[in-house]
Amino acid sequence: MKLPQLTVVGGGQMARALVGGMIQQGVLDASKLTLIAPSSNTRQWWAEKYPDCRTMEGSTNEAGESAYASCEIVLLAVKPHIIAPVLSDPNVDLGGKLVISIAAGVPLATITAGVGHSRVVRVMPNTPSLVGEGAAAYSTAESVTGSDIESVETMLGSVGYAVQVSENQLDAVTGVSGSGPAYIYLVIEALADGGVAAGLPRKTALELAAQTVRGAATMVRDTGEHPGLLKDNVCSPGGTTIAAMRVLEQNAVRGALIDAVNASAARSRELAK
Ligand SMILES: NC(=O)C1=CN([C@@H]2O[C@H](COP(=O)(O)OP(=O)(O)OC[C@H]3O[C@@H](n4cnc5c(N)ncnc54)[C@H](OP(=O)(O)O)[C@@H]3O)[C@@H](O)[C@H]2O)C=CC1
Ligand SMILES: O=C(O)[C@@H]1CCC=N1
Repeated sequence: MKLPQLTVVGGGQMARALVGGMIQQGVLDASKLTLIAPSSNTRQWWAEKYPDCRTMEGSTNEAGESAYASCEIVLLAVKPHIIAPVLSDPNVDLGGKLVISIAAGVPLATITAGVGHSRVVRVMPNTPSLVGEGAAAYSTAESVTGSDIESVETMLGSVGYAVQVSENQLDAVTGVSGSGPAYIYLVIEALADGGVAAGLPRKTALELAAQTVRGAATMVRDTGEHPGLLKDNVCSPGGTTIAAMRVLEQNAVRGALIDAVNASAARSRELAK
């Protein structure tokens, strides 16, 4: 399935990953994309990367054309506090459009009130969408149709894993997979630092660390085994890994990750206020 005309509000990190991923995966033609961003630097980035797309500074251009007139789907990819100002712009009429928001913490009720209808989907994606390895969850408001869900599944499914959840689970999703890539980048960087400390060249250490994280993730997904069992299989009796595991447990790495997920989820709940 190819996506219809899409207008994206905001052209930052997450739009680049999600929309860029969809174009790369072939479900969206750049010629069907209108991208709104206030700064000329951002518009220039999109125009250079995807010459067929249309970029606009705001909801209308100098010729009086609306960014929304010909689109069927609108993706809101601005920071949470920019959602309200965007939706209260008198030039923004989203009647008859499927509206998708990726703003952390912003409830469906806020968006449906702002757009004036409830054909609205709230999504929590993540940046590995850019390379087709995203993890996203979404929740729908009342007027979303089966064919709208197909469009959302096409968008998110083309760039990775997608699952429908109830809205009250989206803060937890933010804690695990929305913010999650940042925790794992930190882990990869730290593993590489450890490799350098133990005598490896930086490039070799980084490649080994990144591939190890990818391999471990693929083992969990492809074997279906419990991660605890997969961990036990690496720990030879009296060996190297169990010596390392003891250090990780003494430093409460498990508790730190649990607290990190909860801190992100709590912040997402705060953003709703
Ligand atoms: N980054 C991530 O990993 C994830 C982010 N999200 C969510 O995605 C959303 C965007 O985050 P992110 O991409 O990181 O943020 P960025 O700051 O990178 O991008 C925000 C974009 O919004 C644009 N913008 C600001 N004001 C307006 C406006 N009035 N009208 C149109 N566009 C505007 C900015 O334009 P300009 O560049 O011209 O200033 C910028 O391109 C957030 O709500 C966040 O919660 C969700 C999941 C993961
Ligand atoms: O840090 C943030 O607020 C956004 C939402 C999830 C990931 N990045």
